[in-house]
Amino acid sequence: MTGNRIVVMARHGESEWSKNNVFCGWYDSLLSDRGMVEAMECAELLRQSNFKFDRAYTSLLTRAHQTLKIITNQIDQPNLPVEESWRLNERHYGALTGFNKAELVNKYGEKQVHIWRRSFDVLPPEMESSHKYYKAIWRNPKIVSAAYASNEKFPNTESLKETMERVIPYWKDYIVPSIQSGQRVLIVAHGTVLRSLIKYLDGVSDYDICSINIPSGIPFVYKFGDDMKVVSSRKFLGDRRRIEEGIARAATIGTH
Ligand SMILES: O=C(O)[C@@H](CO)OP(=O)(O)O
Repeated sequence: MTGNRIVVMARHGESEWSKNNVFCGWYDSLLSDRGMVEAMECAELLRQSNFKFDRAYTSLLTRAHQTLKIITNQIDQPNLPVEESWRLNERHYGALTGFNKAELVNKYGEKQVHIWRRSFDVLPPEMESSHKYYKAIWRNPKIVSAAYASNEKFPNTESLKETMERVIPYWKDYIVPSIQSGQRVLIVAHGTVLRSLIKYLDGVSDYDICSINIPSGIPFVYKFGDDMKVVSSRKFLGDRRRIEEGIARAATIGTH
């Protein structure tokens, strides 16, 4: 039988820093009040469609955990096994972390800020150790222990390209075996992580990926055949108007 392997993905709800229009990346911002509501709405869509899971995958960042917790409570699976990895963290936004997006548009122009946000391979400047948020990131115990446990050098900036280079091996080595063993998988992650998976799974070009934006808190579904070929791609759940508004919101830079 083919087409019976279902994976649900969702971006976390709005964070405090997204609400304030600030580049967030690896900074561990919490969900805003609106983000909590978005996570509830995400959970409700899954509950209405009777989704149940065997395993969830997420990042080390609290905004993703908060979203996942709200979902698992709402679908009556509070003890769902959860795997977390730094490889599912949001892209590291380098020296842009903590800066207001509208202010950077005023300083560098909309085109440059769009390139930093959505291009495939243009890196933001690196975050130096003197950066205001360097210590805050490196004081996150989860990031510190993941760095100790890994032999790799952790990034100080990433574009979508570098993010894909850590996300896709994790997909292949950890998530695919779980799907192939028959587990129903939920992934709660971040905009650039989900764009990485979409680019890889749907074969999106380096150019076309620049215009793909992921709404917060709206689940979407992939179906795979037994050979892990995509049978049905990126089907968002819920109301069409809300989905379109969410995508437009993820694309736009706020004005404040
Ligand atoms: O700041 C960030 O980490 C991301 C997601 O909130 O922002 P953007 O949508 O601009 O990539």
